Amino acid sequence: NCPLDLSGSNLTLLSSTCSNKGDRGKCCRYINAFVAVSVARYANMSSNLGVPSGLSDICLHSVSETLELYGVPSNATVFCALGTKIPVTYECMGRITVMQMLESPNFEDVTENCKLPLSEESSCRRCMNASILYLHHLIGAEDNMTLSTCRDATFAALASQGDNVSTFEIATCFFGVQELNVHPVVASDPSSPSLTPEASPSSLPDASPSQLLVGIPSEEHHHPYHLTVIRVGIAVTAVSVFLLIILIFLIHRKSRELGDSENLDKTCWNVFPPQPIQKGQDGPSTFQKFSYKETKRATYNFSTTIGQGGFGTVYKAQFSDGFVAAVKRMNKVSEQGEDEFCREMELLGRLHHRHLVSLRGFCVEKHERFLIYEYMENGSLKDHLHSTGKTPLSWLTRIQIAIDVANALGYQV
Ligand SMILES: Nc1ncnc2c1ncn2[C@@H]1O[C@H](COP(=O)(O)OP(=O)(O)OP(=O)(O)O)[C@@H](O)[C@H]1O
Repeated sequence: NCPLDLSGSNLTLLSSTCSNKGDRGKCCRYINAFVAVSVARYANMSSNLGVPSGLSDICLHSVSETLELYGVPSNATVFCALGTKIPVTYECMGRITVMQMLESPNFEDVTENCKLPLSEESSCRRCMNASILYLHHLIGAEDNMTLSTCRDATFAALASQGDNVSTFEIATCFFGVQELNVHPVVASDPSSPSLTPEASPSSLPDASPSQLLVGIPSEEHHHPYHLTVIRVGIAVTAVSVFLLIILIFLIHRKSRELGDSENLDKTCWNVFPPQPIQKGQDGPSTFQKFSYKETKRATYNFSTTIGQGGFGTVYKAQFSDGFVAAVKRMNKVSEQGEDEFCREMELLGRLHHRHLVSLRGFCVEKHERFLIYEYMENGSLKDHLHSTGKTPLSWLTRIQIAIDVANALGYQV
């Protein structure tokens, strides 16, 4: 197992930083800092400036696997050259132990100038200046790679002398990155979560040693990124199911309405074919189906009441083609009423006589039924016979009306 310990490192921040392609330099600084912190922890226990060469590949694999688990894109570790530019062992000019670094010339200047706290910009700058000077004396005109490895070795040697909190603080200054640790741990507090290298593994019985060391989250401790993905997934599914239910409901309702209308059409057309019937009587007698929309518009939203009969209210209607009609809105019909409606159409639709009001069509909307008649401008006979405001009909006219009514009654299709 790799002994490097990434626990407590703010890998969520690393993940979001590395997901931003414009922040690649910062992403690499963070990866470098986290690896350096884990090397410093290991140095604290082993006094070595990195893992033994036999473990180097295993550790690089473990570290990149852990980073990936936390959502760090795999190409970030490749881009930052984890393993070459960011090694897990800091051999600085032949020095492989903490002691060798501490005993190197002028290191005491680094120790002296890098005393905590380093959170202030001025104190961090003082520490960095001392470190640069020290490295300058130590490696002279060596290449950047050596400079970088020795800088990391200086950090590991320095940080290995303190506890977990100071390690993060020194790393913040050395690598110029903020908020490296997730849960600041007070090393002296025995009740705090056991994430420090000094903590006994037995205090975390549920976590496997490899999970602790390379920071792999245990099953109980889900990463916030994954939790967010799960929550978003649940929300999207819930909304989709909800919309689907509404859609099914609307489709069902519409098809029921269409079914109602179609059934009626079928029933009624069985007894009354949808062809205009010409009987040689005066006036056009085209029978048709009117839409609810045009009927509603023609009656000004059913505001033109002209009478009330036993089967419903009658409205005057003016259709867009100029046709003036009397629209009878049937009282809410039962199934039996449906037959009634069809029979009325069958009967009146077939009768075409100059002394009979002709039925010109019908309209069906959900459970509403309308019969549309030719409009009789002079009102009902009843009004002419009984209304006090009208001029009384002459006896000749009355006899003629009686004859006409008798003719109409005697008329057969
Ligand atoms: N084609 C029409 N043209 C003009 N007014 C009409 C027309 N049909 C009906 N009306 C008016 O609407 C009123 C109600 O007519 P409706 O046919 O519903 O009932 P009714 O003939 O009086 O009685 P019943 O319901 O028993 O048939 C009539 O009295 C009349 O004033």
